[in-house]
Amino acid sequence: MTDQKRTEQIVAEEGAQLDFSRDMSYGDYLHLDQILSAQHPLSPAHDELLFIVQHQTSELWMKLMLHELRAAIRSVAGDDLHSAFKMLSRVSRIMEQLVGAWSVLSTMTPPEYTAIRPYLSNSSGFQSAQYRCIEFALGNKNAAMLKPHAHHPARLAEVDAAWRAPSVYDEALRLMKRSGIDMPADRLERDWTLPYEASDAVHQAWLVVYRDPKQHWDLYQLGEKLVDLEDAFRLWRFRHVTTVERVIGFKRGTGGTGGVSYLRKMLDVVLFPELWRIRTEL
Ligand code: HEM
Ligand SMILES: N[C@@H](CC(=O)c1ccccc1NC=O)C(=O)O
Repeated sequence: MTDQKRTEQIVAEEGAQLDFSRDMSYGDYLHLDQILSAQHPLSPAHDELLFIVQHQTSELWMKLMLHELRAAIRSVAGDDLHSAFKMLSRVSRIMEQLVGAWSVLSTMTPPEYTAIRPYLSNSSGFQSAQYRCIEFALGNKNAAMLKPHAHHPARLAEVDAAWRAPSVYDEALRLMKRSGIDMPADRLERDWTLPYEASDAVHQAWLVVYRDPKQHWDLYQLGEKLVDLEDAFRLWRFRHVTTVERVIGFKRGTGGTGGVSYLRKMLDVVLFPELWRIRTEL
């Protein structure tokens, strides 16, 4: 029997459904017609499909990340830490997935990217609304980042809402207070649109948790989930700037920034400063 006949026989014996004229199939459920017809290269370059798929898949993962992160923030606010832990773990795994994805893109060399770049015009990842919502949900607030969305009311509304809402770290500090740990009033209510600033009082609060983990097990776990997440995010930023240097060197970015110089500055962003600073004293 040929290999082909053998596999035909297996499919027949297994009873797999083969007629989908009346039933929902795989592609129907996943709306693959829409997803797989949304790649529209503008250049004749072979590598543009890689560039598009890399970004589209990243945006899909970011969509899931935001879904999980928003639910995690609600869970922390509602004292449901067990749900929050599951979701924050998933967010970190997604971030790790995005870190791993850089290795696919780094197969693209400078001449290959140069063939695509003029077609990108002034578009840039800097204008990713979902990425900005993620940064805001993690506390890296910056009003200027709303501007690229001003021309698109629905997108602006989404980024604006993320900008105005307390971050996961803000909610963690409020939870600490509810759990009986001293927390200054200016951390419990403040203008959430402002970037987070480290404070000695918060440093002391986390020290209380980390010096006696058994007494504060949930908060200790929460702290470590947040460190996991920032750790993974730092790796993503690092792989981004390294890939960018590898592909365009020190050219200015299409988004108007200095390029690598801008991305290197972003490496210095610390999302949850006290969680890192306490380590020296433990
Ligand atoms: C060859 C590949 C890439 C190059 C050369 C590149 C280059 C750059 C540059 C130069 C910037 C700074 C803003 C600007 O002036 O344009 C930037 C920002 C950004 N890029 Fe990329 N990038 C690449 C791939 C990606 C991928 C795969 C993603 C995933 C979605 C991504 C997401 C972003 C985001 C979110 C920003 C804003 C970062 C921030 O504001 O902190 N980039 N990129
Ligand atoms: N900023 C990049 C262009 C770029 O990478 C890009 C362009 C359009 C859509 C997504 C992009 N990715 C990340 O910035 C550049 O300066 O070459």
